Amino acid sequence: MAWLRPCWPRCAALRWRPGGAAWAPQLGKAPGVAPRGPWHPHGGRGLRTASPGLGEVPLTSERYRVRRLPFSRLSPQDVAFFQRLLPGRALTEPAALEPCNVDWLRSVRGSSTLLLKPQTTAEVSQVLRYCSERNLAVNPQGGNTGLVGGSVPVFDEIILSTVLMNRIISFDTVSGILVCQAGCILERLNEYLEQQGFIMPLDLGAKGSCHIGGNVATNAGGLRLLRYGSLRGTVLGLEVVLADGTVLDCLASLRKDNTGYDLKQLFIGSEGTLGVITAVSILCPQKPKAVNLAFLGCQNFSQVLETFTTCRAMLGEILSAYEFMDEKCMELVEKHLKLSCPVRDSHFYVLIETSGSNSTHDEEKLNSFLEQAMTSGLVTDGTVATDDKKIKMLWSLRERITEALTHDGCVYKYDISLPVGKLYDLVTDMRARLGQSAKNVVGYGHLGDGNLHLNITAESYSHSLLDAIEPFVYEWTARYNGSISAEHGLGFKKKQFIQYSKPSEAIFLMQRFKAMLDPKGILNPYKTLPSSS
Ligand SMILES: O=C(O)CC[C@@H](O)C(=O)O
Ligand SMILES: [Zn+2]
Repeated sequence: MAWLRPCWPRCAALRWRPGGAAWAPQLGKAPGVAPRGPWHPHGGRGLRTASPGLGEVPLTSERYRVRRLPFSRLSPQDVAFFQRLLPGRALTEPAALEPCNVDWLRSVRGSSTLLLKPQTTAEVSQVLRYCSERNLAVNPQGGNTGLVGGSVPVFDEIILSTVLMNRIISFDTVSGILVCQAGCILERLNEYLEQQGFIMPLDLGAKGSCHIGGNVATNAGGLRLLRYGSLRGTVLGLEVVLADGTVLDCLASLRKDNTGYDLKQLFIGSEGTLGVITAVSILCPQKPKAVNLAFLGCQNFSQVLETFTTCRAMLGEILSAYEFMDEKCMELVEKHLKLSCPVRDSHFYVLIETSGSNSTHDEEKLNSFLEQAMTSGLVTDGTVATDDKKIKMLWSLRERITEALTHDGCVYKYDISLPVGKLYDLVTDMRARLGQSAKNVVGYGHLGDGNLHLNITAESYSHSLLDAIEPFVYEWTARYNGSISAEHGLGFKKKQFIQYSKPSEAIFLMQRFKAMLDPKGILNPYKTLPSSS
């Protein structure tokens, strides 16, 4: 603890009790989600291997009444081909397939009967060439931590997992450029880089399970975007296998390259619908020598905003995260995960992280900001941490909200970009609109990025509740020129709402790109782009 005003509770007062959340299967119907098992110990979404009660998640095709597109059905000859190509890595056992057919939220379920685990780009290419010739649909899958149903099959698509493509290809300590295969787990990459004095430019709750290829395919945002920008800036190159098996080697490791169209941008955020990312070249920042965390309480949202503008002005280049959560989020984290908050009686909480190279300088800056925030009454209570363990504890209050929500009942999730001043009005309006028909309406998110996570819980799924939320939430967002998916993508669940954020000309052009790159539509069908009928 570096900075401590006498009136502030010490961070040491924070009592850490491991979540120990027991598995509690409860069926949530579309599009809400059922509570599920424990997260990664550091707040990441953990990959479950043998989840109990998987059969209880209804098939997506039945729940959403989807029509299967006319792809070929997998034949014994097809399976034999893949088993020859990938000996011991073309799996048909239900136990191997079950966790890959269901999403982390246990809200969508496919019925794939084949799981492929290639190790090389050449193998991915052979798989796709064969699938293209046979007209077999393919569902590329990374860590399966997505929140919009994009990472699991809808019907019987072959699951093409990057789990064994986890090799670091190179790291240049001068440029800070990392080149690795798509299946490397984000947290493992970060650990590897930390040993060399660097970090990954992105960090998210699912870090313990998510794959870098999946992060790029979904253009994941996360907690460090405010400081290091989006993957559209930090990814320098990609190797992608196209639907027909062509290997597109755009794995450049150059900061500057203005030779023609920047094709990698097409694949960033395309959610596996245009090609399968097999390797990534990414620019990694220096590991900060000093990290501080302030966890503060504000009484209203205007103070949350003013605290942001004040800290941005006073902390400048060392500000690395500005997250907010409302008191309802805190209640749920305390109730369901037994975490305890060191800051009391506030309507809003903000988490401010600084990352810099000189601890004395950074602490001085943070202290004068905190003094200003306290004396001007912007902030009423707070605590500061500088050591790793306490920083992790404070981060878990924010990072584990998603997990806490899954224990609260059926969850309706919305991931919205808005002009920052309007961010919380949507939560207030939604709360007033839903009244007693919702159990909890909570708002939290990456305030510094203008990104709200609006989550609504109810005891059980109800059509009338859904009708009260949608399309209201999308119309509200469109009215303020926001985006209906800030960072989670469209996947299966949000694809029909793309028109609230994109004009018809843009959607038409996207459909033309899709038709050009994947004429048979075999790559991650039923996702991202709206179905025509
Ligand atoms: O569950 C959510 O709504 C948000 C998940 C994630 O993007 C986060 O920022 O914690
Ligand atoms: Zn988020």
